[in-house]
Amino acid sequence: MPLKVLTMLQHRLSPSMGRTLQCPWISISRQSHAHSVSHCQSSIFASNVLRDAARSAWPWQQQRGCKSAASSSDNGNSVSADNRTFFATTPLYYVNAEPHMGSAYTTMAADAIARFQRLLGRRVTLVTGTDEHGEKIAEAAAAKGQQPQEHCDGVVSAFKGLWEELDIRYDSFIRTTEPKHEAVVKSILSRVWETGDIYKAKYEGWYCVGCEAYKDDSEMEGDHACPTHKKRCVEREEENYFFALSKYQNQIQALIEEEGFVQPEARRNEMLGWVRAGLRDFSISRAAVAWGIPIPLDPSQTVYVWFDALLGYMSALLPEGVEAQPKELQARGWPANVHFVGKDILRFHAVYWPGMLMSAGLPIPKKIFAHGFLTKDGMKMGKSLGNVLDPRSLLKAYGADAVRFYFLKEIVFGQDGDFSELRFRDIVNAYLANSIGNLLNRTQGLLKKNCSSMLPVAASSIPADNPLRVLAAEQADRAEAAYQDFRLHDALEAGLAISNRGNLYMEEVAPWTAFKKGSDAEKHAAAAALVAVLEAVRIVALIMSPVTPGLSSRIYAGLGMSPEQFDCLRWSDVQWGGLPEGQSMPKPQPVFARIEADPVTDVSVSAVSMAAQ
Ligand SMILES: Nc1ncnc2c1ncn2[C@@H]1O[C@H](COP(=O)(O)OP(=O)(O)OP(=O)(O)O)[C@@H](O)[C@H]1O
Repeated sequence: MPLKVLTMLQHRLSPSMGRTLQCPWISISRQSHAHSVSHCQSSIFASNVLRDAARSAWPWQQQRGCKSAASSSDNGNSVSADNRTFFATTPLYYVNAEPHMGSAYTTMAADAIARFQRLLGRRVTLVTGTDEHGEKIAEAAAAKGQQPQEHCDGVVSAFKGLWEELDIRYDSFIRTTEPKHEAVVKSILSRVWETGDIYKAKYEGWYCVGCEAYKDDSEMEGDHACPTHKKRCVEREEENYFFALSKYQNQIQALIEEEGFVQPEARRNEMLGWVRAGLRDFSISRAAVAWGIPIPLDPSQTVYVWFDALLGYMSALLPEGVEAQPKELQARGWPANVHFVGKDILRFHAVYWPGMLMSAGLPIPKKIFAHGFLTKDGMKMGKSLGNVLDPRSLLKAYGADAVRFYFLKEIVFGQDGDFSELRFRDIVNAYLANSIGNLLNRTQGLLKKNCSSMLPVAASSIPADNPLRVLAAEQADRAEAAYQDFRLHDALEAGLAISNRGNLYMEEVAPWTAFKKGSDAEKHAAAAALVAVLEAVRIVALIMSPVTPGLSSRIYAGLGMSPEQFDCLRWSDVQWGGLPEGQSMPKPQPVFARIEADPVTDVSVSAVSMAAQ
């Protein structure tokens, strides 16, 4: 989608352009909030600088009258689900163990996409949370000698702490042990019951506690082992309540045949194959599991964790005491624009979940996006297998921006990827420290030395055919389309293409030579080149901000912008022309420190390759 031309970003051409500035052709000192110009022969230039300084805020901020970020605080949760809203979810993670890099992966991706949608001006609701019932959790608690609730509370605080360290900006965190969730589960169960879609029957089969699901022969490896959890399934026979999923065969098949409901395409085909083979009813209660929500009409059984957990997306939206009625839900953004899940739980979301909603007479989510696995030695990293990468050690050593950037750039969202710390360090150094950080730092160094850290011209005055300006416009369009399609790596590559070109541009223009021995006109051109580079870096920072919010805000601060102004940005600010004439930069500070220290993980188990599936 082409970028809209925003008048708020259109600065008038600086009258100082085309004039000859003499040496010291700009000598500007900053006193508190006022700028003064001395030794500059142009009084027109001086008056422009003073006028810009008097405005004291960035032009687009003033026109917007923006006071705070468009985030959860102004979410309101009371708008209808239309194009102005965006409701996305991560899975509700099992609390059988503390979160690992795999749990963080989905959450980082969902957060980046939610941040992009906020930049578009949509009212975003990002839901995350924890799935706390079931046999698997009860077993994990017992292994620690704890009561299930005590165990859950401990693991939930680890999840919340990790999300904070990772800079995740969620709008609602739902725990399936919350009373409001239990009320929603009971109410939806009653609706489904009234539809006549629940019946009691005997079930015999192989059960994987790790997946909390019965497995067909085709879904197990030799000796009835679960391919994901590498553990033998247990043979079970129970009398359970069943949900009549097969009744919705045609509707569910038609839904998955619809282009775009399940993404990526390979996953959609997988689901289609599964559904076309014929849907079977599934059991929605457990007789032998005490740690769960009791079935209202038969408290001797508890609700199956998946029937329970999926409804968490609904209870996350509803305040305590508000009924799960279609009107109430829709008023709060229901249904979800997208559920982000790993491919391990796609079937529950793409098949079971729509069936449950159809039965309850509620709208179906618009999209299910299933990403691939972070693997270790080719196997899915998971809590049950314990072959996990601890995000905390990475965060401690490298910070949130580096971690977010690496995983979202290096692994195509939708495919599998192995982690290698060596590659992690190379990638982060090459792009964040060098391509972006160094470019900003050395440009600001030249600006400080030669222009007293003040922009001699507005970015908008850089000619339309300037190569950086041309590329920035192209890449901003590319990034927007990529974010819309959840191609996060592509959006980041668009930003990096600009910073890489910025480095090349600096070498081509070599402004340091003109500053040293050029004519006034050449010096002027050199100064304008610095402005072009700084403007390009500003655009890179905005493009990358959904993924690297900390780094981007440091870049904006380095360009003289406050955190509040950064929070107020909109995607339309990628338009060239944001940096005004006379903008004063603080003392140049490195925005990203090169990684030099020793590796912090066991690199010997990591491979560099990324296996697409
Ligand atoms: N290795 C992984 N790669 C990518 N995402 C993962 C990975 N492991 C977990 N996730 C994310 O967590 C979701 C599953 O949550 P869950 O709490 O079951 O985690 P888990 O570690 O896979 O647990 P377990 O190993 O016990 O099955 C996945 O659908 C995905 O969103």
